[in-house]
Amino acid sequence: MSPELILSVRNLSASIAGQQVVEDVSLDVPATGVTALLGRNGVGKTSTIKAILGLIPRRGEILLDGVGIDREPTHRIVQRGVGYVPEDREVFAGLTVAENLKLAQRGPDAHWDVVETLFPDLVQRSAQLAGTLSGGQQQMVSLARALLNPNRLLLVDEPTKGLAPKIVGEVADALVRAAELAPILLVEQNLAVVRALARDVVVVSGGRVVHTGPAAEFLDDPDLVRRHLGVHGDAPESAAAGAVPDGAHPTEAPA
Ligand SMILES: Nc1ncnc2c1ncn2[C@@H]1O[C@H](COP(=O)(O)OP(=O)(O)OP(=O)(O)O)[C@@H](O)[C@H]1O
Repeated sequence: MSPELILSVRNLSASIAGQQVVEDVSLDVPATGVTALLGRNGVGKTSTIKAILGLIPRRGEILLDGVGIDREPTHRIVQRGVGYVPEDREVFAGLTVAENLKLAQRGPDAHWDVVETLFPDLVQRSAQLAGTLSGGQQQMVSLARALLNPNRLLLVDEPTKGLAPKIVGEVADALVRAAELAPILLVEQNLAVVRALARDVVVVSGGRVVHTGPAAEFLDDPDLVRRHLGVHGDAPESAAAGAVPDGAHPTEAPA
Protein backbone atom coordinates (compact mmCIF):
# COMPACT_ATOMS: atom_id res chain seq x y z
CA MET A 1 0.00 0.00 0.00
CA SER A 2 1.23 3.47 -0.84
CA PRO A 3 2.71 5.23 2.20
CA GLU A 4 0.48 8.21 1.45
CA LEU A 5 -2.66 6.17 2.19
CA ILE A 6 -4.07 5.65 5.68
CA LEU A 7 -6.92 3.38 4.54
CA SER A 8 -7.27 1.06 1.60
CA VAL A 9 -10.48 -0.90 1.04
CA ARG A 10 -10.79 -3.59 -1.61
CA ASN A 11 -13.93 -5.45 -2.72
CA LEU A 12 -15.83 -4.68 0.46
CA SER A 13 -19.27 -6.21 0.78
CA ALA A 14 -21.50 -6.09 3.82
CA SER A 15 -24.92 -7.12 4.95
CA ILE A 16 -27.53 -6.13 7.48
CA ALA A 17 -30.11 -8.67 8.65
CA GLY A 18 -29.04 -10.97 5.82
CA GLN A 19 -29.52 -8.31 3.14
CA GLN A 20 -26.50 -7.14 1.17
CA VAL A 21 -26.17 -3.36 1.65
CA VAL A 22 -22.63 -2.92 0.30
CA GLU A 23 -21.91 -4.81 -2.95
CA ASP A 24 -18.31 -4.28 -3.95
CA VAL A 25 -16.67 -1.11 -2.68
CA SER A 26 -12.99 -0.33 -3.24
CA LEU A 27 -11.61 3.01 -2.08
CA ASP A 28 -8.48 4.70 -0.78
CA VAL A 29 -8.19 7.39 1.86
CA PRO A 30 -5.05 9.57 1.74
CA ALA A 31 -3.08 10.02 4.96
CA THR A 32 -3.94 13.72 5.09
CA GLY A 33 -7.00 15.86 4.46
CA VAL A 34 -10.67 15.09 3.99
CA THR A 35 -12.02 12.47 1.59
CA ALA A 36 -15.77 12.72 1.03
CA LEU A 37 -17.86 9.59 0.51
CA LEU A 38 -20.83 10.65 -1.61
CA GLY A 39 -23.90 9.01 -3.09
CA ARG A 40 -27.67 9.17 -3.25
CA ASN A 41 -29.80 8.25 -0.25
CA GLY A 42 -29.62 4.58 0.62
CA VAL A 43 -26.64 3.64 -1.59
CA GLY A 44 -24.72 2.31 1.40
CA LYS A 45 -22.47 5.14 2.64
CA THR A 46 -23.27 4.64 6.32
CA SER A 47 -23.07 0.88 5.84
CA THR A 48 -19.60 1.24 4.28
CA ILE A 49 -18.41 3.20 7.32
CA LYS A 50 -19.96 0.62 9.66
CA ALA A 51 -18.38 -2.23 7.69
CA ILE A 52 -14.93 -0.60 7.95
CA LEU A 53 -15.47 -0.42 11.71
CA GLY A 54 -16.70 -4.01 11.92
CA LEU A 55 -20.11 -2.93 13.20
CA ILE A 56 -21.86 -5.06 10.56
CA PRO A 57 -20.72 -8.36 8.98
CA ARG A 58 -18.37 -7.71 6.07
CA ARG A 59 -16.07 -9.36 3.57
CA GLY A 60 -13.17 -7.92 1.65
CA GLU A 61 -9.79 -6.41 2.40
CA ILE A 62 -9.42 -3.39 4.69
CA LEU A 63 -5.90 -2.09 5.35
CA LEU A 64 -5.27 0.58 7.97
CA ASP A 65 -1.81 1.97 7.40
CA GLY A 66 -0.95 -1.29 5.64
CA VAL A 67 -2.27 -3.60 8.38
CA GLY A 68 -5.28 -5.82 7.71
CA ILE A 69 -8.22 -4.98 10.01
CA ASP A 70 -10.98 -6.79 8.13
CA ARG A 71 -11.04 -9.69 10.57
CA GLU A 72 -10.76 -7.58 13.69
CA PRO A 73 -13.59 -6.70 16.07
CA THR A 74 -14.67 -3.10 16.44
CA HIS A 75 -12.95 -2.46 19.78
CA ARG A 76 -9.58 -3.52 18.33
CA ILE A 77 -10.07 -1.24 15.31
CA VAL A 78 -10.94 1.65 17.60
CA GLN A 79 -7.85 0.88 19.72
CA ARG A 80 -5.78 1.14 16.55
CA GLY A 81 -6.84 4.78 16.34
CA VAL A 82 -9.96 4.86 14.23
CA GLY A 83 -12.30 7.54 15.60
CA TYR A 84 -16.01 7.43 14.77
CA VAL A 85 -18.55 10.24 14.72
CA PRO A 86 -21.82 8.44 13.98
CA GLU A 87 -24.82 9.73 12.09
CA ASP A 88 -27.38 11.21 14.53
CA ARG A 89 -24.64 12.03 17.10
CA GLU A 90 -25.56 9.24 19.56
CA VAL A 91 -24.71 11.22 22.69
CA PHE A 92 -25.80 9.82 26.05
CA ALA A 93 -28.76 12.09 26.68
CA GLY A 94 -28.99 11.39 30.42
CA LEU A 95 -25.31 12.12 31.07
CA THR A 96 -23.62 15.50 31.29
CA VAL A 97 -21.31 16.85 28.63
CA ALA A 98 -18.32 16.11 30.87
CA GLU A 99 -19.51 12.55 31.49
CA ASN A 100 -20.02 11.98 27.76
CA LEU A 101 -16.44 13.08 27.14
CA LYS A 102 -14.93 11.09 30.02
CA LEU A 103 -16.64 7.91 28.81
CA ALA A 104 -14.98 8.36 25.43
CA GLN A 105 -11.45 8.65 26.81
CA ARG A 106 -9.47 5.63 25.62
CA GLY A 107 -6.13 6.12 27.31
CA PRO A 108 -4.00 8.37 29.49
CA ASP A 109 -2.86 10.59 26.63
CA ALA A 110 -6.25 12.16 25.93
CA HIS A 111 -6.24 15.49 24.10
CA TRP A 112 -8.22 17.53 26.64
CA ASP A 113 -6.36 20.62 25.45
CA VAL A 114 -7.61 20.09 21.89
CA VAL A 115 -11.20 19.72 23.08
CA GLU A 116 -10.95 22.82 25.28
CA THR A 117 -9.46 24.88 22.45
CA LEU A 118 -11.87 23.72 19.76
CA PHE A 119 -15.05 23.61 21.82
CA PRO A 120 -14.98 26.34 24.49
CA ASP A 121 -18.79 26.29 24.56
CA LEU A 122 -18.72 22.67 25.73
CA VAL A 123 -16.38 23.55 28.57
CA GLN A 124 -18.93 26.15 29.68
CA ARG A 125 -21.66 23.52 29.44
CA SER A 126 -19.75 20.64 31.01
CA ALA A 127 -22.40 20.12 33.73
CA GLN A 128 -25.37 20.31 31.31
CA LEU A 129 -27.22 17.11 30.38
CA ALA A 130 -26.32 16.25 26.79
CA GLY A 131 -29.97 15.53 26.01
CA THR A 132 -30.82 19.17 26.65
CA LEU A 133 -28.27 20.50 24.15
CA SER A 134 -29.24 21.74 20.68
CA GLY A 135 -28.56 19.50 17.68
CA GLY A 136 -25.46 21.51 16.81
CA GLN A 137 -24.15 21.36 20.36
CA GLN A 138 -24.74 17.59 20.44
CA GLN A 139 -22.79 17.31 17.20
CA MET A 140 -19.92 19.17 18.86
CA VAL A 141 -20.02 16.68 21.77
CA SER A 142 -19.92 13.81 19.30
CA LEU A 143 -16.95 15.37 17.47
CA ALA A 144 -15.19 16.25 20.72
CA ARG A 145 -15.53 12.64 21.95
CA ALA A 146 -13.71 11.44 18.84
CA LEU A 147 -11.04 14.17 18.97
CA LEU A 148 -10.30 13.49 22.62
CA ASN A 149 -8.27 10.46 21.60
CA PRO A 150 -5.24 10.32 19.33
CA ASN A 151 -6.62 9.26 15.95
CA ARG A 152 -4.93 7.92 12.86
CA LEU A 153 -8.21 8.18 10.95
CA LEU A 154 -11.60 9.73 11.64
CA LEU A 155 -14.83 8.35 10.16
CA VAL A 156 -17.45 11.10 10.26
CA ASP A 157 -21.02 10.35 9.14
CA GLU A 158 -23.32 13.20 8.06
CA PRO A 159 -22.22 15.69 10.72
CA THR A 160 -24.34 18.57 9.37
CA LYS A 161 -27.57 16.62 8.92
CA GLY A 162 -30.59 18.52 10.17
CA LEU A 163 -28.63 21.54 11.37
CA ALA A 164 -29.41 25.23 10.75
CA PRO A 165 -27.14 26.93 8.18
CA LYS A 166 -25.19 28.94 10.77
CA ILE A 167 -24.52 25.79 12.81
CA VAL A 168 -23.51 23.92 9.64
CA GLY A 169 -20.76 26.52 9.26
CA GLU A 170 -19.61 26.02 12.85
CA VAL A 171 -19.50 22.24 12.48
CA ALA A 172 -17.59 22.60 9.21
CA ASP A 173 -15.10 24.92 10.91
CA ALA A 174 -14.57 22.32 13.64
CA LEU A 175 -14.00 19.67 10.96
CA VAL A 176 -11.37 21.84 9.28
CA ARG A 177 -9.49 21.91 12.59
CA ALA A 178 -10.08 18.19 13.13
CA ALA A 179 -8.60 17.44 9.70
CA GLU A 180 -5.37 19.13 10.81
CA LEU A 181 -5.07 16.40 13.45
CA ALA A 182 -6.08 13.31 11.45
CA PRO A 183 -7.29 12.37 7.98
CA ILE A 184 -11.07 12.15 7.66
CA LEU A 185 -13.39 9.95 5.63
CA LEU A 186 -16.55 12.08 5.59
CA VAL A 187 -20.08 11.17 4.56
CA GLU A 188 -21.78 14.47 3.74
CA GLN A 189 -24.85 15.43 1.71
CA ASN A 190 -24.28 19.19 1.78
CA LEU A 191 -22.13 19.80 -1.28
CA ALA A 192 -21.17 23.30 -0.12
CA VAL A 193 -19.59 21.66 2.91
CA VAL A 194 -17.94 19.05 0.71
CA ARG A 195 -16.50 21.81 -1.47
CA ALA A 196 -15.16 23.64 1.56
CA LEU A 197 -13.61 20.61 3.24
CA ALA A 198 -12.80 17.78 0.89
CA ARG A 199 -9.75 17.33 -1.31
CA ASP A 200 -10.98 14.08 -2.82
CA VAL A 201 -14.33 12.40 -3.41
CA VAL A 202 -15.42 8.78 -3.67
CA VAL A 203 -18.88 8.40 -5.17
CA VAL A 204 -20.96 5.28 -4.55
CA SER A 205 -23.92 4.08 -6.59
CA GLY A 206 -25.60 0.70 -6.59
CA GLY A 207 -23.27 -0.55 -3.86
CA ARG A 208 -20.14 0.19 -5.94
CA VAL A 209 -17.74 3.07 -6.42
CA VAL A 210 -18.58 4.88 -9.67
CA HIS A 211 -16.24 7.87 -9.44
CA THR A 212 -13.11 8.90 -7.57
CA GLY A 213 -11.01 12.02 -7.97
CA PRO A 214 -10.40 15.58 -6.82
CA ALA A 215 -13.45 17.10 -5.12
CA ALA A 216 -13.34 20.33 -7.11
CA GLU A 217 -13.22 18.47 -10.42
CA PHE A 218 -16.34 16.46 -9.49
CA LEU A 219 -18.30 19.37 -8.03
CA ASP A 220 -17.50 21.60 -11.01
CA ASP A 221 -18.99 19.07 -13.42
CA PRO A 222 -22.79 19.50 -13.22
CA ASP A 223 -23.41 16.47 -15.44
CA LEU A 224 -21.38 14.19 -13.17
CA VAL A 225 -23.07 15.58 -10.05
CA ARG A 226 -26.52 15.15 -11.57
CA ARG A 227 -25.80 11.65 -12.84
CA HIS A 228 -24.36 10.32 -9.59
CA LEU A 229 -26.19 12.36 -6.95
CA GLY A 230 -29.36 13.43 -8.72
CA VAL A 231 -28.86 17.05 -7.73
CA HIS A 232 -27.56 20.16 -9.46
CA GLY A 233 -24.34 21.09 -7.73
CA ASP A 234 -24.86 24.84 -7.79
CA ALA A 235 -28.63 25.16 -8.10
CA PRO A 236 -30.07 26.94 -5.06
CA GLU A 237 -33.17 24.75 -5.00
CA SER A 238 -31.15 21.55 -4.84
CA ALA A 239 -30.07 19.45 -1.89
CA ALA A 240 -26.60 20.81 -2.59
CA ALA A 241 -27.62 24.23 -1.43
CA GLY A 242 -26.75 25.08 2.11
CA ALA A 243 -24.46 27.04 4.27
CA VAL A 244 -20.99 27.65 2.98
CA PRO A 245 -18.84 27.57 6.07
CA ASP A 246 -17.20 30.81 7.09
CA GLY A 247 -13.99 29.00 7.90
CA ALA A 248 -10.93 28.22 5.87
CA HIS A 249 -11.19 26.51 2.51
CA PRO A 250 -8.25 24.19 2.86
CA THR A 251 -8.51 22.71 -0.61
CA GLU A 252 -8.32 26.05 -2.37
CA ALA A 253 -5.22 28.06 -3.02
CA PRO A 254 -5.03 31.38 -1.18
CA ALA A 255 -6.26 34.34 -3.20
N1 LIG B 1 -30.88 -1.72 10.22
C1 LIG B 1 -31.21 -1.93 8.94
N2 LIG B 1 -32.06 -2.93 8.60
C2 LIG B 1 -32.37 -3.16 7.31
N3 LIG B 1 -31.90 -2.45 6.27
C3 LIG B 1 -31.06 -1.45 6.55
C4 LIG B 1 -30.66 -1.13 7.89
N4 LIG B 1 -29.81 -0.09 7.84
C5 LIG B 1 -29.69 0.23 6.53
N5 LIG B 1 -30.44 -0.59 5.75
C6 LIG B 1 -30.55 -0.52 4.29
O1 LIG B 1 -29.25 -0.57 3.74
C7 LIG B 1 -29.17 0.25 2.59
C8 LIG B 1 -28.00 1.20 2.76
O2 LIG B 1 -28.27 2.08 3.86
P1 LIG B 1 -27.21 3.16 4.33
O3 LIG B 1 -27.76 3.81 5.55
O4 LIG B 1 -25.87 2.56 4.40
O5 LIG B 1 -27.24 4.18 3.10
P2 LIG B 1 -26.72 5.65 3.01
O6 LIG B 1 -26.09 5.79 1.68
O7 LIG B 1 -25.89 6.01 4.18
O8 LIG B 1 -28.09 6.44 3.04
P3 LIG B 1 -28.48 7.95 3.54
O9 LIG B 1 -27.72 8.88 2.67
O10 LIG B 1 -29.95 8.02 3.29
O11 LIG B 1 -28.11 8.04 5.00
C9 LIG B 1 -30.50 0.95 2.46
O12 LIG B 1 -31.24 0.30 1.47
C10 LIG B 1 -31.13 0.79 3.82
O13 LIG B 1 -32.52 0.74 3.72
